[in-house]
Amino acid sequence: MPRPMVQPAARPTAAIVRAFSSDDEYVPGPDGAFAPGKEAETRQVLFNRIAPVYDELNNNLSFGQHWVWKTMTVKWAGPKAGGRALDVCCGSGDLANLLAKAVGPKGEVTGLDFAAEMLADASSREERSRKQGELGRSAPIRWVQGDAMDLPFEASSFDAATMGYGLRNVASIPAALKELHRVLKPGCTAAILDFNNATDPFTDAVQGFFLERLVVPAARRYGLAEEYEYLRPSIKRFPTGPEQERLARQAGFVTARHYPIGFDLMGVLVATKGR
Ligand SMILES: C/C(=C\Cc1cc(O)c2ccccc2c1O)CCC[C@H](C)CCC[C@H](C)CCCC(C)C
Ligand SMILES: C[S@@+](CC[C@H](N)C(=O)[O-])C[C@H]1O[C@@H](n2cnc3c(N)ncnc32)[C@H](O)[C@@H]1O
Repeated sequence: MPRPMVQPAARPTAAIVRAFSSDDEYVPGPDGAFAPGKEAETRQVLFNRIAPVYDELNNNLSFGQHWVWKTMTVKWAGPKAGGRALDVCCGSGDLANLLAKAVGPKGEVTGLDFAAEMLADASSREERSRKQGELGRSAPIRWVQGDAMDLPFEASSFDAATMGYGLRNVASIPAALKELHRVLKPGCTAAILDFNNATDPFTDAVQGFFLERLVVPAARRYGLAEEYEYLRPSIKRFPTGPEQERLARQAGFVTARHYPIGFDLMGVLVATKGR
């Protein structure tokens, strides 16, 4: 039974809003095709390729710890019961599902991503979880294809926002931070989880060891070594915690704090929009 179509975003944008479910056709919105730039297209291909094994590798390679990091991120975003929450670069939907439980049945959650395969996976996972009663009394989630640098939502639309392992992957970090700031309601918070570009040599060495000796060899068994080899250089060119705080303030956030977590291997940037 196809799910209700998501209404096209009220704000005209190059990105289209598409309804996603495992059994619906992808129906383009009125704005024309979603056409990411060349670099973004390369990343889109990367994430469409890893989508089938993404969750399994995350669970196995982080020894389940990524759920701890994601739970902390959702708490820091400050979702309220009955509120409207957004998960940008939602991928297979982990953070969106945690937000759906946090805002409850009277709330609303939107998961946005530009990779169709990830969104289809997120939608079918949500349906399975609901059938198995794993989502309990949680908000409905709408899955939207769009660009984190050009969000198809009106300004001041959301009470809380998360972004998990997305900021490091977008083509323009300032553009994504500005969009997050724009769509948040005044006084509301975005919590942005990613790897930590650690300045401490020991932490950097541990992170490099895990990525090069554990993660890439494991990914190689799925023919995805190249996709996971991307991780280490992407982390090394990612802004450090203090640099992220500065970028968030430049994007308009009035407060921005970066909290290293997970033995300093990860970090969460918590940024709040002024009233
Ligand atoms: C959920 C995690 C990573 C998501 C992720 C982000 C990306 O940008 C990718 C790009 C390309 C391919 C894959 C990804 C991707 O999966 C974090 C957990 C999964 C990591 C793959 C494993 C990281 C291991 C830690 C460095 C060490 C963990 C030590 C443990 C806590 C003792
Ligand atoms: C590593 S995954 C993170 C998924 C999920 N948030 C999680 O925590 O597991 C990064 C996601 O960001 C998406 N992405 C990268 N650049 C994007 C952009 N400009 N707009 C929307 N999604 C983007 C990718 O398609 C991918 O699904």
